[in-house]
Amino acid sequence: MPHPSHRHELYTVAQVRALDRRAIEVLGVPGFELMRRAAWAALSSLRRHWPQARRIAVHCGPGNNGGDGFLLAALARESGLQVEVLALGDASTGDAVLARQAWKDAGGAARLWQVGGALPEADVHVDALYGTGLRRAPEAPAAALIEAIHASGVPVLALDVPSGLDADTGQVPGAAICAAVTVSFIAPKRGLYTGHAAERVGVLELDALGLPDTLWQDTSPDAHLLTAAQLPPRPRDAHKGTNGHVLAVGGEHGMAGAIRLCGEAALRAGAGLVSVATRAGHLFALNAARPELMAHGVDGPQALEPLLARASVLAVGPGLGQGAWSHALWLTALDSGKPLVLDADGLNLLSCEPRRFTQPAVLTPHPGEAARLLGGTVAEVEADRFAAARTLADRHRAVVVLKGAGSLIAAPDGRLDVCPWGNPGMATGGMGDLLTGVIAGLLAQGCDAWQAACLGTGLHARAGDRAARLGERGLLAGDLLAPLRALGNGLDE
Ligand SMILES: NC(=O)C1=CN([C@@H]2O[C@H](COP(=O)(O)OP(=O)(O)OC[C@H]3O[C@@H](n4cnc5c(N)ncnc54)[C@H](O)[C@@H]3O)[C@@H](O)[C@H]2O)[C@@H](O)CC1
Ligand SMILES: [K+]
Repeated sequence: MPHPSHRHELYTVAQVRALDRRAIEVLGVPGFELMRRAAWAALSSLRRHWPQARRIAVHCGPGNNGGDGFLLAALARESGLQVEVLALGDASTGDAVLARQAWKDAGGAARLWQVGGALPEADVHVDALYGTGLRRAPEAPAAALIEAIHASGVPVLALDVPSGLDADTGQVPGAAICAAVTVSFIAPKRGLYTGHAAERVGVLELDALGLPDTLWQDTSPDAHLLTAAQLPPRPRDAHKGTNGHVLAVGGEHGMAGAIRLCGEAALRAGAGLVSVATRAGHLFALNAARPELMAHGVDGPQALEPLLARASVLAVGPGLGQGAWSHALWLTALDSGKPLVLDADGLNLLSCEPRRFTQPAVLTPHPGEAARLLGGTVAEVEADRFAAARTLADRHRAVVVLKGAGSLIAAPDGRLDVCPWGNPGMATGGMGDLLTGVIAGLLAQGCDAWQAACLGTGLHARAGDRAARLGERGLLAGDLLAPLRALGNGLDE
């Protein structure tokens, strides 16, 4: 098990590799001993998840990840399992050579993988092809093996990292293993929690290989997993004036839904009052649907000014559009100096007129909006979500929530949290409008920008997970409103 105090700390691949070296050089634990511990941890995970398994196939790459595989094969065979090993070329490191020899000494044979060859019959495939040493797409023979494993339909236990997944960024530059279970060693690598990791990692187990706490003492984690957080309980003598006043600005012609969802979410997150500034044509529908929202038709900045004066926090962008009306409201809202959350067209307008915020600000881009803000492509954003989120936070002096599986929350000072919750049912219209409203509602109740962005992202994802119990595929943004209310003061563990 990982040491409890390090459970929520995430590291870059370079940091984990430095920790490996430190364990060997400073603590004096030989690399081969670490490999043996890794193999034990993997075997115990295999036994726990597949107690009925009788035959396993272990796929070993050329490096130390393959070494873990050879040692696991030897241990598994000793414990009575039928084991076949498929090797991808020769062992390339000293410890991997020793591990391969240990497997041979145990009477095992290693068949060399030939493209087009048959896979061994197995109840479980063990993926020991590549770990943290992979920095590019697997080459053709490895890619063919990964595809064959995938096509077999047999569940996969991945050692350390599903092969082909970049453990630093969560990206898959080419073929990649889809594991049912991944058992990862020494310290949590940040790329196992964001981007394409969700599709590849399966159940993630961590094992610190029995290394002591002193190993981590000089390494500050690159990021953290979002943890449970609570708002302070609401005082019994609270009145609506003590819980802030959100003004949601948006809803160009034909886009009333976005601003309504945003406003409702701010109410469900506990804002005392929520006003909406939108096109006059939407007022009837908004009032009928949600009378608690104070909807105002505004035809330009002058009509917005008095609403801005009464608001404590702004949510700018849902359904805002990018025309003259939209731009005039956007500019007036930003120049008011009020704390704000900026989303959707609010971000698209920002990409045309970049600024550094002087008021507390939260930006909530999806990768497309982040790419426009950075002047690059979605692929560039996704290639390193951590760097993209940090660059935006620094450039705009704002807290940035980079949405997508494993949403990242980055602060201008470099802090970065990763949201481990949420589900693919949430990849649907209106979810972003809801997130904007929740974060604005929390800002209105006194959270600072970082707290509001972290707690809001967590609440939104957890509400999505609760709502998905009734069905993931057909999940609607509006379905999250009731669970948001039920989550109340925050996230329990
Ligand atoms: N002493 C240590 O450092 C420990 C390492 N451990 C294991 O060792 C792994 C890291 O081992 P390595 O640094 O040897 O790296 P890997 O075993 O992850 O892979 C490196 C090998 O793969 C080749 N390679 C990389 N990318 C390729 C590509 N795209 N196509 C084809 N070949 C490619 C490299 O040339 C090298 O031979 C960890 O993930 C972990 O599983 C564990 O045994 C625990 C201790
Ligand atoms: K692997």
